[in-house]
Amino acid sequence: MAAGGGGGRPPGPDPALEPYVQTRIFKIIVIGDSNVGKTCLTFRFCGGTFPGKTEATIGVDFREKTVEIEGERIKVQVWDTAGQERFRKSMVEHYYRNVHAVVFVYDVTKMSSFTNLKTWIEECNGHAVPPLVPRVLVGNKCDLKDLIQVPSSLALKFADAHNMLLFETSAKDPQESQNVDAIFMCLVCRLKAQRSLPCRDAEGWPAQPQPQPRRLEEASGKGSCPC
Ligand SMILES: Nc1nc2c(ncn2[C@@H]2O[C@H](COP(=O)(O)OP(=O)(O)OP(=O)(O)O)[C@@H](O)[C@H]2O)c(=O)[nH]1
Ligand SMILES: [Mg+2]
Repeated sequence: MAAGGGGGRPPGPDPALEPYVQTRIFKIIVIGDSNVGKTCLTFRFCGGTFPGKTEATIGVDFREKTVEIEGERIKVQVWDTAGQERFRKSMVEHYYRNVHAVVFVYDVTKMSSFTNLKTWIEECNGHAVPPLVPRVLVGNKCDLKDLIQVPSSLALKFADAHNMLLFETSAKDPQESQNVDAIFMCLVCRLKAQRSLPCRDAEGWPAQPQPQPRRLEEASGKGSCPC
């Protein structure tokens, strides 16, 4: 028989007396053409590895990672969406509902995935995503150096025109993993800053000017908030 008996609560502080700390959840959706590497990027961020084999995403896959920024634990809920129209059409409304940030992905070795970005942006705009919802642009598969079709200068111009940060990276190359983390951490930092402000607009978002686009090289700070 266990010493102490009487119900068996383990020794230590009474949970009822501990301060209740709510973990905030930020929903980030990842969209773009099929095969650009959305699943691999989200896998790299949430799981720290490159998946050996992937299949086309059907509907949506959820991945989560809890991060700590300035002493606050935040749950990042990543929605890895399907690029193929037939696998996504019934889900589109769900993707955009209450979204906190959007990651647009193209494949640097496939020009059509870059030119199609305007369709993805139109879809996003068509779902009334508030302008203060931060958006970033990600060129993936930079490890395939000899096959690059989308020059950085072109991507940067596009990102600037749409008020987005640009990240060029590779889900596959382990040396790029910090850069993949920076994509999501940058968004989380921005959301944390926006959402801790006391003055909010009608949709619950702080009445602040749009964040200014930053250059690629600014976003790759080591060990600190990429913003
Ligand atoms: N070389 C290289 N290949 C990659 C990289 N990221 C993804 N891939 C490959 O690209 C293919 C497609 O990757 P996925 O992550 O499944 O693509 P997706 O965008 O999720 O595709 P859908 O689910 O159909 O929308 C796979 O064969 C991956 O191994 C990368 O950074 N470099
Ligand atoms: Mg996928």
